[in-house]
Amino acid sequence: MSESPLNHLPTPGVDDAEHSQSVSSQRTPIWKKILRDPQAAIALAILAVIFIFGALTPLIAPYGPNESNLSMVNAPVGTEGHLLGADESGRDIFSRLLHSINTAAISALIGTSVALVVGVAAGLIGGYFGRTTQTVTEWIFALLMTLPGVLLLIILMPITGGDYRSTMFIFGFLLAPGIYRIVRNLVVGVKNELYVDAARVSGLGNVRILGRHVLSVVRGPIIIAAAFMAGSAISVQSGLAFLGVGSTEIPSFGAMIASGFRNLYIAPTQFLWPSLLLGVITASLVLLGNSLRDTLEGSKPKASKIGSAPEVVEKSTEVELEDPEAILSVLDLGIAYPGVDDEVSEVVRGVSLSLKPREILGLVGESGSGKSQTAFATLGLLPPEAVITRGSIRFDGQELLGLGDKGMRTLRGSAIGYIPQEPMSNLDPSFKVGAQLVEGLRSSSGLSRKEAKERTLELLERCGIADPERTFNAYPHEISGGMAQRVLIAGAVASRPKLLIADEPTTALDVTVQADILDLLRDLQEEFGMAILMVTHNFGVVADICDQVAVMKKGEIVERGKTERIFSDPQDPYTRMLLDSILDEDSVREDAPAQLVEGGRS
Ligand SMILES: Nc1ncnc2c1ncn2[C@@H]1O[C@H](COP(=O)(O)OP(=O)(O)OP(=O)(O)O)[C@@H](O)[C@H]1O
Repeated sequence: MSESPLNHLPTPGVDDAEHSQSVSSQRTPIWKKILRDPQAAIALAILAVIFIFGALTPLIAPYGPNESNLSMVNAPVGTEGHLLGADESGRDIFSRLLHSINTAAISALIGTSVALVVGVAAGLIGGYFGRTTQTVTEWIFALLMTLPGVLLLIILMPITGGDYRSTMFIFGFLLAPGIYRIVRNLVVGVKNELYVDAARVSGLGNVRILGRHVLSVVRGPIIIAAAFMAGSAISVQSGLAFLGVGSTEIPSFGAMIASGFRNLYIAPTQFLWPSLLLGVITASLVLLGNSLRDTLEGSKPKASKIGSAPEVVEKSTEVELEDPEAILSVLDLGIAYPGVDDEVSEVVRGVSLSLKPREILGLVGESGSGKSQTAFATLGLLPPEAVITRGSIRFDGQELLGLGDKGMRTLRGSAIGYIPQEPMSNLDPSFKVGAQLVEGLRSSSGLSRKEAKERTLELLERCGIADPERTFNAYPHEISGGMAQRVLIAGAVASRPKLLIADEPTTALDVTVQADILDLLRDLQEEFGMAILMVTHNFGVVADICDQVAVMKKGEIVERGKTERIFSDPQDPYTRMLLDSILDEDSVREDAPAQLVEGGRS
């Protein structure tokens, strides 16, 4: 039966709109996500308390940072008027600590801001614009990276005049290459995405595209890096002050630690307070950075692919019994992905299927209904972030969930064959077609090279390739899409699998070729006695080739049955809606579409 492109199912816009609405309404603001992490919340609370004390310095510090009282030299903790004592010059330690907090805050602010402004701007420009711009920015930042960080800051002291703010300004440039690299790599990754192309085509200028589409991608990594850079700026400023580099007038943790160090045996607490505060601030920033990384980049739940024992989160109450005759039994399968809140949401919910030997089951449903996920779970090819939440997949009496990667590899390509949707992208352009088939056949069958070549040529001929020798010696770009699909079918059936999983095998092909490919699959199925799980969104394919149909909607099977029954007497409203949407070629509408009528009237 030939197939009409009109048979393709619609993807109801209403559902999409509802879906995107529900997704956006679920989206939690970043700050809420961060605060939900106890580590981030504690680190932020500690930093907030410390820096609020710093901001209140003019109100709560009893003395100026350099105000000294020689009668109070090395005064111990608790001395009247000097809560934490006084240092070797008789300066109040509590007041100096408060002023030092502000020095640290300003250092972090200047160093981080300069690094962010320079690094982000250069990263966006270097990543987004052409090769020349990229080469120039790359060269400049490579040069910056070769500069000897802290040493350079010391050498430049005569220029900065010992002012820590100027030093931190320069330090910001030294931190910038780290940010530049992050941003540039992210920009290179997104600039060729289709949505960026679409924005370009829709007339958006480069600045708008960079601001709207690209900057949003780099926001998370920048926030994370900022936390670490703030810690580093504070440490470097303190380190320089400890070494005595810079103005001695500026109160800072480093200068206080140096002074406390000198009096370590006389008054050990002088060393303790600034060290403790500096340690708490930098540790909090590091912990905050780590939490931000988890929150913004997603500490995804561990993948539970076939191969690792899946964690059964929930067990359906309606678990069906396995059909003893079935070659494939999927029972109560659940597959989930981490969502925007890192809470997993199921995209396949309690799917049960069963497929007897020599039977063709069409798994049908609109885009996003979970057909491919169900098929990939059976092949053990779910992406790493997928979580199998429940269920079982039994093939030929063997449980596949928990089988392990090695176990699945021995089944894939031998007992279970797979035909992908995009034939061209499944052939490696660097190798000849024949070499790719021979390699697959030899690894699954252990045939010698010569035997594998003979068998491959036979299979190519069997799969309708007119000149097998020529195709065998061709590179993928030298053959058509239809031929490429025949090549992949030859590869998939080479080991005479018991089960063939075909994921939309005709969707990418020309309409004239689609029917031939389906005929070929039907012939091969009969000849080799395979069962076929046919993933499709096309009822034309179902009618053409399938014995049984399972209809999927939003991750669930809503109806199952023999193909004739599903077509003649669909029970579920969704199945009826899908079938109604197939345009009956005998009753092609003759009236003008509504828009045209309205357009004509206006
Ligand atoms: N890596 C992933 N991360 C998050 N969600 C995913 C991922 N892969 C698939 N999904 C979601 O799983 C759902 C089912 O996808 P699946 O590919 O199985 O749909 P489908 O019915 O095969 O549709 P199509 O015919 O368009 O491929 C979709 O909502 C999809 O967004």
